[in-house]
Amino acid sequence: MEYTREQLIEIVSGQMPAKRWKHVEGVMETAVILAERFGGDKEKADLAALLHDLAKFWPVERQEAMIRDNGLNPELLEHDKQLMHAEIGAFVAQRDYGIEDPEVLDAVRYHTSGRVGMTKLDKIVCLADYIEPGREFPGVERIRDLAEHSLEEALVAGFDSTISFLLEKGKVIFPLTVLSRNGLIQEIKGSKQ
Ligand SMILES: Nc1ncnc2c1ncn2[C@@H]1O[C@H](COP(=O)(O)OP(=O)(O)O)[C@@H](O)[C@H]1O
Repeated sequence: MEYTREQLIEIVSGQMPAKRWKHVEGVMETAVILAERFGGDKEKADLAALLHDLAKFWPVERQEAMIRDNGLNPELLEHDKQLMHAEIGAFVAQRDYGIEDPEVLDAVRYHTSGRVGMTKLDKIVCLADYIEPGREFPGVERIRDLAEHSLEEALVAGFDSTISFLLEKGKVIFPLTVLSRNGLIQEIKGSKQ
């Protein structure tokens, strides 16, 4: 089943409170700006941003069942519950909404954790999620400033803020985020040599 963008907006916005939908709109807008700025695909950025939080407000039990019943990454069951919605979003977008583009699906799948070897689209969606206009957290202005000239530097600052927050709270850090951050730092070093 193929859906139009308007239909997808209706489907996705219907699965979350109005405040979170406003966040999604902010991520869509920001992802398109970043795609323009850094030579990414604007249409894919818009679509991945539209879909990225589709499962965010599903009850945790539903998310856990979705992971178990469909053979999705079982590691997610052992980590912060907030990580599951990204993988589920990609799965549902493909199975139920007919999204086949692997780049879009991966950008949804890795928007919270990041991954090693992030694509430009992965970076755009992940960064847009950190800096959309509705976001307010300590350090967001610095990330916005860095995003004026470097996707990678801004994203490292974003991951650093998440990692610092988790350290401060004594929480477990999903290891892929540390690997993503390290990978981006290597990438930045490589580009400066
Ligand atoms: N790498 C990670 N390891 C562990 N928990 C994480 C990680 N990334 C995000 N989280 C948890 O998920 C929460 C929300 O992350 P995020 O997807 O950015 O959600 P939101 O869009 O609601 O801010 C964080 O506050 C944190 O508790």
